[in-house]
Amino acid sequence: MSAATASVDLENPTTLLTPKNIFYFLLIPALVLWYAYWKISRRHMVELASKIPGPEGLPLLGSALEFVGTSADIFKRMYAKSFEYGNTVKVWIGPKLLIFLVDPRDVEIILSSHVHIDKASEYRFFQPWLGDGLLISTGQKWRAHRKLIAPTFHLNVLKSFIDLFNANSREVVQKLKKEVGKEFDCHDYMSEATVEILLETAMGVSKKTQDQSGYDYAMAVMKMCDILHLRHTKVWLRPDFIFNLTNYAKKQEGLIGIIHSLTRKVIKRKRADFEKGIRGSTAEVPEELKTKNFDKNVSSKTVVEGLSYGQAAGLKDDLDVDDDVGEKKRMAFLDLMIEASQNGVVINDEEIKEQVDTIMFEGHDTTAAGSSFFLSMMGVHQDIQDKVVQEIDEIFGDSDRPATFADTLEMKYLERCLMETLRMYPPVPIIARQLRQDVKLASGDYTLPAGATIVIGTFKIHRQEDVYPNPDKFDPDNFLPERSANRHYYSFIPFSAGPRSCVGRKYAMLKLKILLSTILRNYRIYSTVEEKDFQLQGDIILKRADGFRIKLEPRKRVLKA
Ligand code: HEM
Repeated sequence: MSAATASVDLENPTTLLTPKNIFYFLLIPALVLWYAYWKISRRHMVELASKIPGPEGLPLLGSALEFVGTSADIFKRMYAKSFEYGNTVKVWIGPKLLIFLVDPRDVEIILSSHVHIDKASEYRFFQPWLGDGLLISTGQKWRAHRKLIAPTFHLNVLKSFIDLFNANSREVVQKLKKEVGKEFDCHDYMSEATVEILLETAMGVSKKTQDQSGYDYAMAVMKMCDILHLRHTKVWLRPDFIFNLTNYAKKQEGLIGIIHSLTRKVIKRKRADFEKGIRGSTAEVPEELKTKNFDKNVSSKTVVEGLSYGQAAGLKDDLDVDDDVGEKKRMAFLDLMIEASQNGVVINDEEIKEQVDTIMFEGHDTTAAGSSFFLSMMGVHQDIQDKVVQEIDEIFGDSDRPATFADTLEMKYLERCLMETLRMYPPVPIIARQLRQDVKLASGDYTLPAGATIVIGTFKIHRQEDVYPNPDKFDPDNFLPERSANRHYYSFIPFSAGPRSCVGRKYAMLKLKILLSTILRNYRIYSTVEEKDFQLQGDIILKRADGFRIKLEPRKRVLKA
């Protein structure tokens, strides 16, 4: 445009009213109005937040820069910072308000509530993978599906998995043979084993039909978690329109392809079995591993030394229904999903896929981390390993027989070690909820404002000095009945608690006891890394950034394949 034309345009006001100019004339007041509305709508939240201690951060950015670096760095920094303020800390990340809670009385208010059940918005990054499965869904859909799924992890169903837990644990022992004498990362083995066990138990399909896909699946899940973690910590990767332009989005698509191809295959196979009238798992167990040949004394006991499957016996949830009453026939997870979908009312095909993806993820990565930390702890604390081994030897003597349900109730010291592992290294180090209404805290004169994201810091709760004297010391005696008797129930929550507690809690505890005792019946574990040198990485799942490095030596003999 020439200078002459421009001056003519300015002299003629009607030429200013081009559609483009009108758009900008309207946009500016609209933005101003929107900003004013946004400020006013947040006034209540900002006001209540200002009364809660915590860093003020930079204008606009808040404390976003604290989340720069590797995940091991961020985890270390955040944990160190958590000591600078009290038990309730607010942090602004840009316009987002996070409030960290560690006082068990406050945690109880949130977790025991049937109202504060909405997951934080960060869980939406799971959506392309887990859809609207149990972990992230909310409201009526979550309630209906939870009611359907929780009974499929009832103790009566779990007892029917024991033979498969034994058979798979022995396979792990065989696979580990090739690592004897070398330092190696046990996490890959634990991860592959947990995927295979889930396929054969909750999904009821034989892994023999699954070729390489169990291992590929486990590796794809791990890489997916890395991408999701990046989106949690790198603010600029949060908006979908930016993320979708990056290479991570392409990588994510490929990984989800691998993951969904396994879940689709599993559902297809199960549906085919269902149509042929086949119910229950199709995985076979050799006769010598069938516990009915050994378990003469089938116990219905559920509480051992004040503990009930990973939590204080006093902390009841929907998994504890009818535990010790009768032997009502219940169905395993995928059998029940397929049956319930027959009329399409309770659950449809897409929803089954979302639930299968959810159970496969939640059931596998958490348990793989828990078992890998346990083995690391045994390697580091040789004296404690001696005691676990002594208990196991007292139970099994020289016999090769499989572990029965009754045996798992005798593994009291092993259970304490497992609980202590979950205390110091909770596989899910934080839980986050979105508040829809204000909540008054019990620990102090603070009110959590609606709109805030509440972060329950399990890792930090488990290391409170006033609850666990010497909290950084691995001490299984923390779970002696006399020590835990007076402890607040919500001061130990590796499986969360309340209506949205982990549905796989009992499954995980039973499986871990059989898997870990089988490994310890066969191998002595060593660690060349001291506990103080573990580099913790607090991703979605807590891991060791330095790898779960251990060394094995055969104990008396390695079991025959
Ligand atoms: C050591 C092993 C495990 C640990 C430490 C663990 C921990 C947890 C935690 C802390 C939550 C709450 C997460 C949140 O609110 O963000 C959770 C939820 C869940 N877990 Fe686990 N879990 C374990 C094993 C399992 C297993 C074996 C399964 C299934 C076979 C499972 C299935 C689920 C499901 C479906 C949910 C969502 C429940 C709901 O929101 O209603 N978990 N788990």
